[in-house]
Amino acid sequence: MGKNTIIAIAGASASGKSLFASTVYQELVEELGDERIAILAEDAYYRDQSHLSFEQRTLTNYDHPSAFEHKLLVQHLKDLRQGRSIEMPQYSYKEHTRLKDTIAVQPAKVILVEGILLLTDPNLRAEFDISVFMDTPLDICLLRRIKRDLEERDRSLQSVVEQYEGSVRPAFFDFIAPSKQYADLVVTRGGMNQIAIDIIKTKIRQLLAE
Ligand SMILES: Nc1ncnc2c1ncn2[C@@H]1O[C@H](COP(=O)(O)OP(=O)(O)O)[C@@H](O)[C@H]1O
Ligand SMILES: Nc1ccn([C@@H]2O[C@H](COP(=O)(O)O)[C@@H](O)[C@H]2O)c(=O)n1
Repeated sequence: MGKNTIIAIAGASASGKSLFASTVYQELVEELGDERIAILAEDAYYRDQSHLSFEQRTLTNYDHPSAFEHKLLVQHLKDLRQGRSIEMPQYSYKEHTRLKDTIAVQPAKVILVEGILLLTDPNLRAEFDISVFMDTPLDICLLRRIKRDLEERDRSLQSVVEQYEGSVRPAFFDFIAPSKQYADLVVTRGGMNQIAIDIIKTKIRQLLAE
């Protein structure tokens, strides 16, 4: 395989990273019908906590860099770059730990990876060829997070509010917002910004044609 490209998509929780990355991925796979694009999530690299009780797991700060096994993500990105397939962990937000099964990801010419703290870690940044920051206003992120966490992550309104005040909002100002300086592209409005999606797709088409 020739040179491959890793594209990072970072930004606040519920800023639209996952929707943006999956839309770029799906639309290109539909159009090109090939397997030269792969997609990874930083959240899959939350540390395994199966040795802890559920109660203990609810006390973890999931917005602090220590919650992630970034070393494994760096290794997996290097593996994919060098043409080796990886076993990506799978994560349960309901159980607050990894699932037993992993997902095999084959090496690809273009690799998309999305996550809140991707641009905060110099070892990860060294792996990225293109970095995107989703710059969605924090009040919009909060509204989207409340809806999503209640509908999809088995949370109560009270737990979302407490977690938001205790760790999500502080981590945005301590870690995520300062990492915007490392982005090549800043995307406003969230995961449905079709102009930004089209710009990244055009770049990827260009890379695949090389
Ligand atoms: N531009 C948008 N307009 C409306 N809803 C959006 C938009 N972008 C994202 N969403 C919704 O907001 C929620 C959070 O988006 P998601 O992509 O999961 O965020 P992230 O991966 O950054 O946490 C999802 O339910 C998603 O469908
Ligand atoms: N067990 C967990 C693990 C993570 N979170 C929250 O998820 C957010 C990151 O995922 P996004 O899709 O929102 O980017 C992060 O802000 C954590 O607070 C959680 O609540 N529980």
